[in-house]
Amino acid sequence: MHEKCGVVGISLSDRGAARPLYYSLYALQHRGQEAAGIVTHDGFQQHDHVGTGMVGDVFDQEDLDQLNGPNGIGHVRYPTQGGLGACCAQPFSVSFKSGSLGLSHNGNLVNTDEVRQELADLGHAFTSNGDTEVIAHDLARNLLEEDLVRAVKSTMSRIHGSYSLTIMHDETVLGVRDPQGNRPLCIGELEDGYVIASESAAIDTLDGELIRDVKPGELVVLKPDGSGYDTYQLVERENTAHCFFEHVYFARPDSVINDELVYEVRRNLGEALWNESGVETDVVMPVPDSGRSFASGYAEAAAEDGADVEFAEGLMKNRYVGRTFIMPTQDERERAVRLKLNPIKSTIEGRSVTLIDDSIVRGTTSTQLIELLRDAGAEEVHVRIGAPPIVAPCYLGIDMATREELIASDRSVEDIRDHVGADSLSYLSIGAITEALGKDDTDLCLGCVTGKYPYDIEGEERDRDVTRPTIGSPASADD
Ligand SMILES: O=P(O)(O)OC[C@H]1O[C@H](OP(=O)(O)OP(=O)(O)O)[C@H](O)[C@@H]1O
Ligand SMILES: NC(=O)CC[C@H](N)C(=O)O
Repeated sequence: MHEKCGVVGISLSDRGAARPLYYSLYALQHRGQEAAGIVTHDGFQQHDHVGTGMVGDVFDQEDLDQLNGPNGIGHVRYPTQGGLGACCAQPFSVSFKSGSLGLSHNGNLVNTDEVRQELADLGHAFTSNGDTEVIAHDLARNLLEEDLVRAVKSTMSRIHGSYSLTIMHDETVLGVRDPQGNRPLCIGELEDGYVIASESAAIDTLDGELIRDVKPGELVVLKPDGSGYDTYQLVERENTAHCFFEHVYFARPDSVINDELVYEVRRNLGEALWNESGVETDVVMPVPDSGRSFASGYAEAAAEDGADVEFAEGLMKNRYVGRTFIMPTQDERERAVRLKLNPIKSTIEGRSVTLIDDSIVRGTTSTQLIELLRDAGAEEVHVRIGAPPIVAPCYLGIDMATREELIASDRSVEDIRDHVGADSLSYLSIGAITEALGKDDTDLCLGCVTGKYPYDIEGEERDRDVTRPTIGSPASADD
């Protein structure tokens, strides 16, 4: 499981925000399973409850009962900076002279150390080495001298990297998306209020209506009485850097991002995969869960072309096993794949199989599954992948940390085929991705498949003219 984080913020007219926040965190659970938390404000004071584990483990009835107030924010976390455990569970809270602040972050800053050092020199004390704490302290400092909108703008002019944030300042809930819109964030309307969330599936869960995506560089301020919201375009950039992997893997298929249903995007990618490298076998089967929409698009396109292929489920997933990706050792990761997926022999035995998945990262899943399918009697196993080879790390919030871990960083496709033991292996082209997303490559972050990034990252090449802010003294919001 590759994870990141999920954020949410809610303002309601006349009921507590805790339960709707709890439900929406459940809807975003796939984005982070390491920790969860909620912060609310009742008009007088802030209440918070954060802990490690899945949403269902972190909150009980009593916890939700004490989270009073119609305004609040929530978070599900997979750590990228600042360590594991309760220390760094979010929303991250700070109280300061002019009020209280809670902050939920999805993304990853690439200039954390510079900003932290400067704040430390100014007297701020930090409890972790994470990026979220740095954003919270910077904002709290700006709020001592500036109004809310200018304070957010000042912080945005100093931090560099990816961030979709929900923020609770006293009783006001805000949403902010980084100027290049790397991570998703959207606004929705409820019967009695408004919600800001990483994915629209969270809005659906609350019976709300998606209004639109928060624009890159935009600040959304919800009215604390749930009656509406104001928006401020704080930073404008010519190009965006949406993470293509959100559409390919992370987001739920039932979420809408950039006005497109993720399920349909994945089916289109499956169709493109058939057009680019289709192979006629007895059966086409997905690697569940994320391979499913690709496989259905692929099989439908194959059928339209008159290919005689059957679409079938050949691997059953044990829904109680997750997170193969963060098992500490390779041995444990391999065991977990076997625990997670079990073959249905009758659809496999004596047949040629095309196995469809969204991605190969370390290669653990494909290697294990091909062996499993051969043990179950598959005569041939062809692998088709709905993304290009992942050749470089993600610095913007995904747990694909080093080149050494990535099977494609120093191997050709033929070497990978040999390594995973497939009869044939093809990946989707970058062109098919940009086409399916309806974007130029200058509007996407393709860093993990090109090795060139739309952010200024130390030691890496850039794919555009972008520089990190020079940190020296707190910037002014006037510029
Ligand atoms: O090459 P690897 O390092 O093994 O990683 C790639 C695998 O990880 C993901 O699956 P995940 O375990 O998240 O299951 P899901 O598709 O059900 O989310 C992805 O869909 C691949 O199957
Ligand atoms: N996965 C994420 O989006 C992580 C958010 C933040 N960088 C943290 O480590 O907590």
